[in-house]
Amino acid sequence: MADYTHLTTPASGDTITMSDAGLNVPDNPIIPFIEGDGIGPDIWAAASRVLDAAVAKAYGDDRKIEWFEVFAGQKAHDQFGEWLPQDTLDAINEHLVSIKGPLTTPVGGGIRSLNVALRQKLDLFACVRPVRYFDGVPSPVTNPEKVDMVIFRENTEDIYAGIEFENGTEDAETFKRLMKEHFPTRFQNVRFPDTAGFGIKPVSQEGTRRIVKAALDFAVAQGRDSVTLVHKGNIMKFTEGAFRDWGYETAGELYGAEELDGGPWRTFEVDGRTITVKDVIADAFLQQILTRPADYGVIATLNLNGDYVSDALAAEVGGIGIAPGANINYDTGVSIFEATHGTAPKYAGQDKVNPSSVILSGEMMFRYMGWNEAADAIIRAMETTISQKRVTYDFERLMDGATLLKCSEFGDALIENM
Ligand SMILES: NC(=O)C1=CN([C@@H]2O[C@H](COP(=O)(O)OP(=O)(O)OC[C@H]3O[C@@H](n4cnc5c(N)ncnc54)[C@H](OP(=O)(O)O)[C@@H]3O)[C@@H](O)[C@H]2O)C=CC1
Ligand SMILES: O=C(O)CCC(=O)C(=O)O
Ligand SMILES: [Mg+2]
Repeated sequence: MADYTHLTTPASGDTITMSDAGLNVPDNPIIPFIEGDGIGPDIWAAASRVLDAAVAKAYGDDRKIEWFEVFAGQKAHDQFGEWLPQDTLDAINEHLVSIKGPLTTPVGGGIRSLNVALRQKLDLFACVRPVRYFDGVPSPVTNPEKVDMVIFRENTEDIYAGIEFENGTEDAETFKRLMKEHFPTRFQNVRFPDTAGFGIKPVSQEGTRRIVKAALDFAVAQGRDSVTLVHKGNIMKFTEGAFRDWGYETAGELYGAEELDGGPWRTFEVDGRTITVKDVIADAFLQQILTRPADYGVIATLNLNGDYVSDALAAEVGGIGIAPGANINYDTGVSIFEATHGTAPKYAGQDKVNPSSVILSGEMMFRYMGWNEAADAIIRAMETTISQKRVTYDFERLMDGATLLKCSEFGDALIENM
């Protein structure tokens, strides 16, 4: 058991463990949670009640979550003088399954993203974001029901690795000097070297393989018929282009995928089904998800593309108020479930925003734990409540005849409809 400086493990409850066969989940698992900044406390208050109610609905007294609060962001800083205490990392590592609210990242100076730091420090290489439509949700597109995708976003590499040199610093000067000396031709391509900042984008074969494997495994297990590699490899040939090439190779090596009509697309058979592995350049993808979303199912992409694509796809099915996600290392089992959206600071403390993203992240968490009955209870409640047009402001402002609910009231409505 981890030796915490500030935290005390709940007195009751058992630890989830990992074996070769997967997760071993006790009936009363200890699950660490981070409440989050901004709207975090509003949505967590509603979501935790809904998650507990779903477990009670599905299993009565036989199962119960022992919530274990761990700290990051403002709350951690206020209490312990640290933004991301080691205790928090240790607790998540030890208990394997966790859930969090959003954490603030200042733009420009100050701390780098705590969200990204959590993913990198725990090596949670897969950011998994399903995007599906709930009947009745207002959408800016004509056929939102055609959007049914699951994004597998690489979570540890790309420009999110944080290798940047700020213009005017000694580091930037050293970097420029080295570049000029060793790569003079490429240095000439820097348009305004005196005032440029620089960023480095590492993309590796191992990093690509593991995210593409996760996407392929998911497509196979969930009966999907395609995996699309989304990249900007025509411009960034040795990072995004390599991602594409290694992605195809991975499909060949792991599933025997063979080139279709001379490639680069490939196909393979599983249980009498054909799965197509294809690729699309990111800008074309962003228009095709509007014009023909049904062409896409499972998406494997790099970190920055995945960030943009997540919010764009979420908008098609009602916005980031209803966009769940997970950060997972499939080898260690360590996972943090979290909404796609951020802290929405202008709404903090107003009991106003939509808690669905974190509730549906909890639904994903239950499926990851094998608690499918509790997950199903959440989906049923969500479908019923939305069909009753009892919704938070984000949907109400676009829906005719809807009843406006507060964040907490929407949680109550879900519980009532379970
Ligand atoms: N994983 C994480 O913890 C993430 C953290 N962040 C951080 O969050 C902070 C704020 O980022 P920002 O760019 O404003 O993005 P946000 O996602 O926080 O908010 C942008 C807009 O999205 C809508 N929105 C967000 N959450 C909800 C919700 N639960 N229900 C309904 N609508 C919602 C609101 O739209 P409207 O104004 O139309 O009502 C809001 O103004 C930054 O510090 C950023 O770094 C950002 C993304 C992820
Ligand atoms: O960490 C952040 O502040 C932003 C992260 C983000 O936008 C995302 O993961 O989608
Ligand atoms: Mg984002």
